[in-house]
Amino acid sequence: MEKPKLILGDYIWAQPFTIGEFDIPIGGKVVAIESSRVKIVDDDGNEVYISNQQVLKTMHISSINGVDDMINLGDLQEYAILRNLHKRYREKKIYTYTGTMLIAINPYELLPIYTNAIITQYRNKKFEELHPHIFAIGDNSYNDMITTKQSQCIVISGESGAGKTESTKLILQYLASTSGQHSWIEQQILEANPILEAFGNAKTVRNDNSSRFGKYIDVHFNKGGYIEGARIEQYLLEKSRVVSQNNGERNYHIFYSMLSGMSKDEKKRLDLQDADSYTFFKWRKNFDLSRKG
Ligand SMILES: Nc1ncnc2c1ncn2[C@@H]1O[C@H](COP(=O)(O)OP(=O)(O)OP(=O)(O)O)[C@@H](O)[C@H]1O
Repeated sequence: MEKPKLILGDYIWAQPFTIGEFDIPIGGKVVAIESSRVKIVDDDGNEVYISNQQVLKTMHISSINGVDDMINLGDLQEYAILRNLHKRYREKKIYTYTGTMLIAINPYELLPIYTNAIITQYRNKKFEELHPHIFAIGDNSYNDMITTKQSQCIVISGESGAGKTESTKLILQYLASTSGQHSWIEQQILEANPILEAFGNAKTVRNDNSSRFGKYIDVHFNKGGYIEGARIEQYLLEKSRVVSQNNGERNYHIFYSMLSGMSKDEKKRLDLQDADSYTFFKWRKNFDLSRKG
């Protein structure tokens, strides 16, 4: 490929300095040009020298500015996709579309984007009308169900700690709020979560509240579009955790909650001993009864 003629201020893609399995081309802005190399400011704000041989091509305007929907990226390579997600994440834009798919990046902080006002904002909107959001996925499914009278399915996937459980709760929150009639059923669906999590979630090295089971949630709506009920199916619970955990991990939350939350009398009635007598909690350093994580 012919090397581009660069001028100051251009954005370029350049070969990474090492060629390992996870090394990808880097993007940056040209701030100095010399005969055999150029200086760029990379996405982390570092100034680095790139040899002329490393320069791959100038960056497409869509990558420079970033896009809400990655279908619109001019450079449709893995590195452009990752840079777009990274750039948006830095701007606290954790959601990005790829067509009708939503990519969510775990912010590990509470962002002010899940309020009732924002739920209302996303109601009955097309994807392209507002910035990407998990509520748009809930809204789209709900509206498709109402208009086509067909069941809809939302698949949430990702590695441990990616944010699947939180995303599920947010979609349920949206559906509960959007289906109108605020009855006890919606409330019950939302409130079932802490109980399920007590029995099926535990601290792992990757996630303080890791779901150790798969979950299929069926939400039933009546003809008027109101929630009438729900069914939660669980599968593949990691049973071995009850008797042994890897270092730095814990047993299911329920054991800690019971031992720390029950009164002496209640524990006596259930024949429960003090925490120290249980070998199933053998890593004492993980056994902080007052904390969930
Ligand atoms: N949208 C979000 N906003 C703020 N924090 C989040 C968000 N999503 C996830 N988190 C944080 O990340 C943690 C891990 O997320 P979550 O439990 O949803 O991951 P997961 O994909 O379900 O993991 P696992 O497969 O281990 O169950 C949450 O406890 C929460 O602190």
